Amino acid sequence: MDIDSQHCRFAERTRNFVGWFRALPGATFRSDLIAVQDLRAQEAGRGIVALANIEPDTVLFTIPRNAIICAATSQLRDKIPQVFDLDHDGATHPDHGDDDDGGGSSTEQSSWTLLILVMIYEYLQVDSSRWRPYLDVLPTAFDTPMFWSPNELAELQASALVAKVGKQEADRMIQDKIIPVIRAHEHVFFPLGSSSSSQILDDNQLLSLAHRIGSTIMAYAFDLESDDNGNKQPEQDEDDEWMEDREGKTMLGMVPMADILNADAEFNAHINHGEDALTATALRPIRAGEEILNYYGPLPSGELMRRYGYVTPKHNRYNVVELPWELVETELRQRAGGFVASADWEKARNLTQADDEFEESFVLERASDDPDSEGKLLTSAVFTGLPDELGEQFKAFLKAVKKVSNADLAVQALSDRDLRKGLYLEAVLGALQARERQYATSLEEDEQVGIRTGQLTRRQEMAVCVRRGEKEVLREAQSWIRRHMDETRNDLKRTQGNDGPGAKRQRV
Ligand SMILES: C[S@@+](CC[C@H](N)C(=O)[O-])C[C@H]1O[C@@H](n2cnc3c(N)ncnc32)[C@H](O)[C@@H]1O
Repeated sequence: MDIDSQHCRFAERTRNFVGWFRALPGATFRSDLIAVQDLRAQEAGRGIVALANIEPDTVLFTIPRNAIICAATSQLRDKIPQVFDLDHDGATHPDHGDDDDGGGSSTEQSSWTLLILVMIYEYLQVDSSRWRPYLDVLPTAFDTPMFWSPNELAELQASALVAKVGKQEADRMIQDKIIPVIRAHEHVFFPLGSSSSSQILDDNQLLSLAHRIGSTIMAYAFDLESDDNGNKQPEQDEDDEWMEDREGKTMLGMVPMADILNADAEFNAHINHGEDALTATALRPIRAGEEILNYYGPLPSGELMRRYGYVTPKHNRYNVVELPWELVETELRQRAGGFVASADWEKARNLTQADDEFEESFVLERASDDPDSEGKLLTSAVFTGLPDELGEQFKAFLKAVKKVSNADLAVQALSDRDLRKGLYLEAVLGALQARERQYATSLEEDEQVGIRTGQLTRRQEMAVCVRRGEKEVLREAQSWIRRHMDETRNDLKRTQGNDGPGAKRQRV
């Protein structure tokens, strides 16, 4: 298809979708104030843009709850009720969602897998699905790392994101929970008479369809808890798998029109979850021509890219980097090596790792205020310190070293707070430098690469943005430590000026 006909088709699908939406009983859409527009030139797909100045609190559109695609509204539930019987009261209704199967057995469904089944079912009904015009505007291709080639993933270098892509977990979930249900009910999913019946998909086709639908749900679905705060805001510190909060406590649904809104870390609209309908309202005055933006939460660039397949400069403030404990331990060992035998070091390590609180790695991040009630960010994000848990684990490790070897350094560091702090800061500083060296390019090289030079693909640009963001946090943490060390030294000098030199402190 040439570019012009692609463009026409895109516009036609948008028109059909908006027309279909506006005709839904109970739906409203302020077409005098807003329009769905083609934002592909900004690599943002469709979005909603203000046509006129909008007053705060204006209701921009309303989505009746029965227009949402979820387990409660799709006919699939009536056709295979046994699959939807989750043994919890109301577990499959978005209004009373409490769907906590905790991962469950390999075939047990959750709200996440049920929505995948529902969406596959609706997709395969083609023209008989009442959501057809909406399904037609959902994406068929994604820029989330799940779909990247090994070479593209390699651009992320040493980012912890690489281990979180979760392709294999997603494959397993689809093979365990999705394909068997479809195979057992082929007459339902591929009904006679529909155009899909002539073509019963094989397992590979179903796998790729389920990936596509799963990724759509990841980037588009809303959490439908009826507490007026249910806008999809996955918990940040949940497990890192693809399925994370999908196994959680709330009901998911696809909300036509609400999910045409793009989002940023500063935003101007909010989706309110009412009893019978969801409404999009303006949080502040919006000028004609401005895009209406929702909020996905304080996500670092890496997470934004993993879940939604895009990055924005405003999300950089939430960037994080993971510091593996192993690097801190290695640095400590270099400083204490002479004092502790290898076997004792191993014993101390085993002792520390046996602790329930033991962490393999620590997340470094800046302190940042939340957006205000108008969706604006008023202060800068600043690196203000290392995670407390890292300091606690450092102390626990020294205690373990003392216990197994009674090494001088550990004994002294545990009894002298200044010495311990100096040792800690030095070890973490060394570990941060070592962490930076794990990336194939330096921060300065990444800055030279530049974003939007036209030489990189979009995925490469996003990868550079993510790895560069992590290196920036590493640098800020190092600067913070150096400043902290200087301050400690100055404090010591002042104390020594008053009290004379302190033998213990000179060692730091
Ligand atoms: C809920 S949908 C929003 C509608 C979407 N643009 C569309 O065309 O269907 C979320 C997806 O929109 C895109 N998106 C959202 N906010 C964006 C932004 N600020 N910049 C670029 N893309 C964005 C991402 O691809 C994301 O996965």
